[in-house]
Amino acid sequence: MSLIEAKGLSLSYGAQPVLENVNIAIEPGEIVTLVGPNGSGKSSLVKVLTGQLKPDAGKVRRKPGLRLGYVPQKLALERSLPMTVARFLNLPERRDPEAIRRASKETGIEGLEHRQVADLSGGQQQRVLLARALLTSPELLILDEPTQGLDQPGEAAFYLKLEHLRDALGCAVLMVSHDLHVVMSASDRVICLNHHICCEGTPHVVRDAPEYRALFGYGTGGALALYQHEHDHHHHHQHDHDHDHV
Ligand SMILES: Nc1ncnc2c1ncn2[C@@H]1O[C@H](COP(=O)(O)OP(=O)(O)OP(=O)(O)O)[C@@H](O)[C@H]1O
Repeated sequence: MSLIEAKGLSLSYGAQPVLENVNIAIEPGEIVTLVGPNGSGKSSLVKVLTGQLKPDAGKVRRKPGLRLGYVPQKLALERSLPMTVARFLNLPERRDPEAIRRASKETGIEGLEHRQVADLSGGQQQRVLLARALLTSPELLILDEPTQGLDQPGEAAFYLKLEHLRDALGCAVLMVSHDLHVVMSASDRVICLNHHICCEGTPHVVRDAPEYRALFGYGTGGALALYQHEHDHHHHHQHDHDHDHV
C-alpha cells in the first residue's frame, strides 16, 4: 500500500493555475525527488500532500495513521526570541529524552543542545530541523528544498545523510530540489514538475528526457546543460524562469 497517494490534483491561486491534474504516489522506503523550475508548483504540491493546503480538485489519500516528518524550506524563527536547540526539539510537544539523544546522534547535532538556534549556521539549522522531524519516527519524511543556502559540499553531505537515514530507519523520503545534478545519486525516482508532471523515472531517465531538457536547457551531451543550469542557479538566485510550457 502506498504511504501517500494523490490523484487529479489541481490548484490555483486566484486566476493563476499552479497544479494541473497531478498524480503522485510514494511507496515505503523509496527516495523520490521533485524537481522543476522556480514557481513550477513544487512547494505547493508538498503543502497539498502534507495537508497544509487544500487542492481545488483531486484527492489525497494517506495510509491510515501515517507518521509524517516534515522539514520546511527554512527555519521561521523570530530572531529576537531566545530559543535553545533543546527547547526547539521539544516543541510543539515534550519528547522522550532518549528519542532526542538518538535523533541528535543520527543528524550529528550532539553538543549543540544549549546553543541558540538563531546563532547556528545554515547547515546546523537544517540538521536541527531534520532531527526534529525524526522525533516522530516518520514512515515518510518530506523535505522542501532542505539544502537551500548550503554550499555544494554541505549539500552533498546532507543528501548522503538522508540516504543513510533511509537505510537505517526504513522511511520513505520525498524531497524538493532545484537541481537534479546534486540529487542524482541519492534518488530512486525523480519527478519533474512544471505545474503538471512532465516526466518521471529513474534519475538517468529523467536527465535524458526531452521534457526535462526543454525545461533545463539543451546542451551537447547533457553535461554542459546540467553545468549550465547549475551555473545559472548559483549566480541568479532571484531570476524568474520563463520557460515554454512543455
Ligand atoms: N500563497 C500564495 N498566494 C499566491 N500565489 C502563490 C502563493 N504561494 C505560491 N504562489 C505562486 O504559485 C506559484 C508556485 O509556487 P511554488 O512555491 O509552489 O513553486 P516552487 O516550484 O516551489 O518554486 P521555487 O522553486 O521558487 O521554490 C508561484 O508563481 C508563486 O508565486
